[in-house]
Amino acid sequence: MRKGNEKPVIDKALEEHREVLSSLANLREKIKFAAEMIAQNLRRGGTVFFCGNGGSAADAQHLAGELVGKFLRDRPALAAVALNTNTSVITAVGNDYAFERVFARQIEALGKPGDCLVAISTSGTSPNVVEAVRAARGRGMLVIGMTGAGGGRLAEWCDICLEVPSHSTPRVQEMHLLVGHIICQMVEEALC
Ligand SMILES: O=C(CO)[C@@H](O)[C@H](O)[C@H](O)[C@H](O)COP(=O)(O)O
Ligand SMILES: [Zn+2]
Repeated sequence: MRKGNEKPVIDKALEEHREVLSSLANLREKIKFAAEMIAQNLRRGGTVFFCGNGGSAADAQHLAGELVGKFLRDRPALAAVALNTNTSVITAVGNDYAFERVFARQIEALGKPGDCLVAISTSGTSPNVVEAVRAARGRGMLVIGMTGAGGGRLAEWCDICLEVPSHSTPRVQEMHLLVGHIICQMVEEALC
């Protein structure tokens, strides 16, 4: 690595991160609404499903873990499932049907009216995430999208779309985790 290149990359990333972070307060009302909706669904016995690809798959399983385990408080377990964690299901459905179906098929198997899907995609256009959202809507589930600027195709299908105003995948992912943590804290406080 050339030393001369190191600083601009770091500085640029930090600057972009700060810039996107400072605009996140504009999502305050939508975040609050999403947390209230999730808390209401869980209170009524629903399950929160999460899905995403790559870094968003990591976010999905991270956030499901916060709800099943605990975020900050010791309290009863909350019903949450990340749809990107079962490799046997994903490889079987991907191989026998299509990769676009890997999350939708699980929604068809497990989703019920009154459940919630949190669909995470920085572009908002990943076909397997879009298919999951369509399947969830078809089953009367509440759908919350977490996307980048514009919301892509997810924006058309979600009940609430939390759009981070950036086209940079890593910067959007960094904000998704922050927004997800805020939602987990609000849900935990509302229910316990
Ligand atoms: O983590 C990163 C990039 O920061 C990648 O793994 C990234 O998540 C993948 O390219 C995903 O396939 C992107 O999908 P999406 O966010 O557009 O739905
Ligand atoms: Zn990443």
